[in-house]
Amino acid sequence: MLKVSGINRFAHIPCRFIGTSCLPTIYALSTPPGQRSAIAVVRISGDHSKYILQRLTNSNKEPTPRLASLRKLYHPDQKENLLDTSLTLFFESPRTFTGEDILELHLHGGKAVTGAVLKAIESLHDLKKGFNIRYANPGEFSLRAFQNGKFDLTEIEGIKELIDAETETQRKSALSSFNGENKLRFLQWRSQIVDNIAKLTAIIDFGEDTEIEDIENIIMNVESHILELRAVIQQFINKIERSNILRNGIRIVLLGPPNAGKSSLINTISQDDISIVSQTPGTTRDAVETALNIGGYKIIICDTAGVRDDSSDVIEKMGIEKALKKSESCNLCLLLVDPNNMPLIPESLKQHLASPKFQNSDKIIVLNKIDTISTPEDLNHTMLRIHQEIGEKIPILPISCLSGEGIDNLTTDLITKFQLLSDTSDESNPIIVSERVREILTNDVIYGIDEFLSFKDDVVMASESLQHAATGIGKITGQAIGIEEVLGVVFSSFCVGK
Ligand SMILES: Nc1nc2c(ncn2[C@@H]2O[C@H](COP(=O)(O)OP(=O)(O)OP(=O)(O)O)[C@@H](O)[C@H]2O)c(=O)[nH]1
Repeated sequence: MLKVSGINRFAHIPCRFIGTSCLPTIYALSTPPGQRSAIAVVRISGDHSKYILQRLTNSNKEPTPRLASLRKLYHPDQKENLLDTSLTLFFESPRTFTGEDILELHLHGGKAVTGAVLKAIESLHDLKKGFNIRYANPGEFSLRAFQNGKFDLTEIEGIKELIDAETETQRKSALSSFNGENKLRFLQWRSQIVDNIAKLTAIIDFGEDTEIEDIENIIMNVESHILELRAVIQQFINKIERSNILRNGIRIVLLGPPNAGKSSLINTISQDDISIVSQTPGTTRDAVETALNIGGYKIIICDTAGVRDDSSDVIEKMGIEKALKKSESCNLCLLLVDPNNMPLIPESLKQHLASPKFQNSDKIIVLNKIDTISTPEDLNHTMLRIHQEIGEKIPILPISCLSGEGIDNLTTDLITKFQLLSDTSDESNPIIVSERVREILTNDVIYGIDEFLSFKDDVVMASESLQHAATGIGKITGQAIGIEEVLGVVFSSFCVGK
């Protein structure tokens, strides 16, 4: 028979639901500061939001929640001092972003208007009268939302990713965190681990009354569940690592002899004059990085010094060395070839292509200036010569930066490559999570599971290792886990008292 002292031992009270009503009312300019703009939004959250509205509008009228209203705003102590005419929106707690009363003031943009309104709100701070009002700290609105149980940490981090998203793929992946897809996933994993801890706890507490064979079966069963879960979590971590490329940008290096058209290619792809194009060979002498958006992917493209064998210029030589080095650590190298050169590829570049350091890089040969090739036969012949010179079959894409021929094909091929590199070619969205989450998954969750697998003959240690993994997931979402919860699961899902 299970002996526990009082059912409320199992009550699970998430520690974050402590409420924020005792905290100061906070306010902040939620649109970029110091800029001229059509509108600027000041957001206020806390118990005194309604008071602030009433004081600024010089009226005791109760605001209708969620109804936009055009109001004149005055300085609270200088009734004639009109500050602005503003759209005001009041949201009543708890159905708000922070869970507190929220007031939004949609002001006319510009330093003077926002400055005057912020000063007026500041003047309402009066501790003696019980009005604790202050400017918000960075992220404090989201912190309040978390403290009031509106979002878990993964959703909060999703909001940050969403705001930081620069491209379409980053936006989509941030949305999957923000929408709670990751939260659901983590909660499922955690509950699976807790279920299995519960089974082990039952053996620890009631093993003496249980047949050895039954105990062995339970342990085997737990082990097989945890092994399956480990594979799923590892797959998720692998996907995060591939998706990380979306946040940091896919690194492309352009390599090739001087005058092959590297700078022209950047300008053609970006449809902008980013790089200097000139007939003078050796115009680009250093590695120059530019961020681009190609097909919704963030790309960091690096224009490099043209590689030639006979350079005697020290600076140029340094530039060439840097170019070759850069190409070793990129995600994709585009090797530009000018069909009018003889040989097509300089000796030093051929050696670089064959070097072991460069073997793992993804490469495409871009045969530029095909407008200078007269017939399809000559084009085929040039492509054959390239493969003969380098001795391996790297894919070749013929283009002309001048006429635009082949650029669409190149772009399509690049996007397919980006999908593969970032693992976004399947139906599921990429996964962008914070570094914090990635670290906890590896250092706590996978670590705890591996410890469990190594201790499986020692039920107590095995159970503690799983507890470590579950606590790790609790850290990710911001939820605490206690032994009460484990006992709660034992109590509710096991008929231990037989
Ligand atoms: N006919 C033709 N000329 C091109 C094409 N692309 C580039 N050029 C010309 O080739 C010359 C060199 O182009 P760049 O883009 O500066 O070449 P680069 O590889 O960046 O040169 P470096 O900076 O010297 O390494 C310029 O005069 C371009 O106008 C093309 O597709 N066809």
